[in-house]
Amino acid sequence: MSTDTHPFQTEVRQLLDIVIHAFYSDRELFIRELVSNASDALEKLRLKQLTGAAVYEPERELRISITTDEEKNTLTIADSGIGMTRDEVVEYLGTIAHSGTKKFLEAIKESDGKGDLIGQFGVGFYSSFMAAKEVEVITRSWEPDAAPVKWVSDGQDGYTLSEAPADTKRGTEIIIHLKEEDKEFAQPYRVRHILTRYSNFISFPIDFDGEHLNTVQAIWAKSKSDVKPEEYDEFYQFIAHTETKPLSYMHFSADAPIALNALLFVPETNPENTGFGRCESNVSLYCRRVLIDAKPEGLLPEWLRFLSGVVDSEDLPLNISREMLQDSSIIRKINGIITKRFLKHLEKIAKDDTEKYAEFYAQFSRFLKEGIVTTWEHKEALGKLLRFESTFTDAGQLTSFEEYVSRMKEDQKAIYVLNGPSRAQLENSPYLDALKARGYEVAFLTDNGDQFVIDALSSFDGKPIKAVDRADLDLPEIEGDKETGLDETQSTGLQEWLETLYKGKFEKITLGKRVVSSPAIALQGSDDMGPEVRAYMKAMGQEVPESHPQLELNPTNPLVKKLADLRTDDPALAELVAGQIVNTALLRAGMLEDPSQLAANSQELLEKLLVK
Ligand SMILES: Nc1ncnc2c1ncn2[C@@H]1O[C@H](COP(=O)(O)OP(=O)(O)OP(=O)(O)O)[C@@H](O)[C@H]1O
Repeated sequence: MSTDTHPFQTEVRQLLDIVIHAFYSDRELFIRELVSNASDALEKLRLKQLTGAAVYEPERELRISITTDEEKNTLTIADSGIGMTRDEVVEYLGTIAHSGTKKFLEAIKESDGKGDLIGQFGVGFYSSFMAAKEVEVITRSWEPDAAPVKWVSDGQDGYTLSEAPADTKRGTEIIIHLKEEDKEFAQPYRVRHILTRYSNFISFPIDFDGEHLNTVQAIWAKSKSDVKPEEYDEFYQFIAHTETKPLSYMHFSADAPIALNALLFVPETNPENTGFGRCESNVSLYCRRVLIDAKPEGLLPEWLRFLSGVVDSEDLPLNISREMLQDSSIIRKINGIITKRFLKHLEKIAKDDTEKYAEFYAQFSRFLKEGIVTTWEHKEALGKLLRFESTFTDAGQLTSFEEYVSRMKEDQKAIYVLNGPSRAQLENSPYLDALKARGYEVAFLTDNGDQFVIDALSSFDGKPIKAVDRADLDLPEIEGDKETGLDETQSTGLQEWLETLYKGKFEKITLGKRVVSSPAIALQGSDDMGPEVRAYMKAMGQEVPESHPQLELNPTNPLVKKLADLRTDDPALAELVAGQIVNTALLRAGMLEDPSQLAANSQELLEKLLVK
């Protein structure tokens, strides 16, 4: 048997020199590279068979087998794939073929940070020399007449080629003789860990030291009709390390503008309700079933961090580094595509299965709201997904802005909302009176932070969203508006008297048309922050500017009529009555800064009426 010695191409020598001498902490990646080469070789063989080519050993099973030998300090990666002929071995394992490696060499000329660059470009087969003192490749091509070949190199100047034994099976076996300092890669537990991390979803079976490793299939790469519902559940349980079933899943693939397979799961419950704070996204990025990044930054918007799953794009280079991923435009594109598809998925559930959507909404609405507040891109779609109760729904029954708009009165210009702690409290609010009198629906917003959401959303379907406790409502006049119950002099007198009494406190005091049942309401001034925003700022320790609400008195209310007379008949009592009306209005609006004022006023009023 003859053995030929061949020198490496100059570039390969340069490359190997760097690979061997650079200190690179992610050395384990060489295993990933070799396993993906094996998988590619199997895929190529499968294609040959599909196209009817006569291959050597047609019955031989397509699989990858990996063994460790701690005594000999070796790691062997073998596949039954396409193999290489002698000429191919010379071409592929002695020159630099693939473009990533070429770019690597170009970049290296301009840089000193050698180790980092290996990670950035990946150097395929040659990366085995990071851990090997010698590599043996024994290969037999699929072509029936090709002779098996053995390639051996220490990664220095060249390699030797000789004939391999005649009984060599089809495929390629790569034996890595490890350097002493890299003997960890001959330890079964270490290699097993690396294989399950990066190569768990390779589509061909991987045997490791006799055990079949990748038993969970990469179902995301299959067509939807080939995956059973229970397989989705199992897959979710595997990747999310849970025994629960997912609340919902979305499986989709796209060819343009980017080739993409994605499988995303919504967990059964909100992971942020467990008291452990903010959850982290569990969506990993793959390229043709090989893990690229388990926690890719920017793959999904922050507000979708409750999802688990897989995104696989063959348009990604396998050896792209984390740093490159982060500012890669392909990631931004994938982000946009997936987010849109997921929003559509939710819309579909909302339409087809309201019960399920209600279940989802109860757990995850706050993420949708966060999406509205923190980004502008998907606001309209997110707005459609919001649900709330309203003056038109029964307690516990949810409705949407779309439904609200479909019920809007002809003369109604805006969508009206009211923010507060609970439906029960909002139902009794004096702010509703004017809207009820006009037959307008008012949405009840009862979640913490809803005011921010509405401010950020600001409109839906072209209709402005207005909080009914704000001053700028601009309601159309209705019958009965004109009945003031007070004549011109009484009205102006009362108004001026109150303005003097509460100088500087209110932006405006009016005798309005919107109150129907109570004597007065306080409205958020046109430049004022809402009570919720104020409370938030206070909680964050920020200074809150003084508010200047508007006060609207109801001239048809008997108490107000009485007050108009009282202010001349008994000014002291009138002041106490006014204090009671004004403070109650502020309290109901959530704008009473100091409730003890109201208590003191009540006490004095009672004493004046009953004791003195
Ligand atoms: N297990 C294998 N079976 C058959 N051919 C192989 C095998 N491993 C490597 N090769 C051949 O050697 C070539 C060079 O491999 P290398 O890992 O350097 O680059 P690559 O696989 O082309 O690129 P990348 O690793 O970026 O996908 C491959 O393109 C392939 O033709």
